[in-house]
Amino acid sequence: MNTNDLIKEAKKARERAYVPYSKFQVGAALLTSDGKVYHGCNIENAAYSMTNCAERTAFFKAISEGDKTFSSLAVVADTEGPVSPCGACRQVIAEFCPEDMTVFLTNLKGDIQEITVRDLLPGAFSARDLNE
Ligand SMILES: O=c1ccn([C@H]2C[C@H](O)[C@@H](CO)O2)c(=O)[nH]1
Ligand SMILES: [Zn+2]
Repeated sequence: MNTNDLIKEAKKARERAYVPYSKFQVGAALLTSDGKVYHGCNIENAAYSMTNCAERTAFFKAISEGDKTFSSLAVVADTEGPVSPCGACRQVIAEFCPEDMTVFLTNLKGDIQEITVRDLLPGAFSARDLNE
C-alpha cells in the first residue's frame, strides 16, 4: 500500500472518532509488514482522562490481534500544520516500531510531514533501560 492510500485509510478512521467533548477528530492507519491495515480513532470518555488517542487505538487493536511487525503509520487531524502525536502515543510507537520506520503526520489540507520513529521521541525510554 502506498503513502497516499494509507493517508486515505487514516482519514476514513478519523470519521469514526468518538469525540463529544473535544470535537477534535483524529485518525490513524497502521500498516503491518504483511500489508494489513489497522485503523484507529480517538475515543473519549465523560471521565476525560480515560480517552484513548487514535494512534494507540490502532496499535492496541493490532497487538491484541497478534500483529506486531509494522512498516508505516499515518496520522491525520484537522490541524493548521501536520498533526503532532502526544507523548503517550510517541512512547507506544517507540515500543512497537523499528527506529527507522517512517511516520506520516498529515492534516486535511494535505500537508505531510515524514518523520522517523527515532526522531518522534529522541531518547525514548525502552526495554534496554530496564535492569534485568
Ligand atoms: O495525536 C493525537 C493528539 C490528540 N488526540 C486526541 C485525544 C483527544 O481525544 C483529542 C484532544 O486532545 O485528540 C489523538 O487522538 N491523537
Ligand atoms: Zn496520543
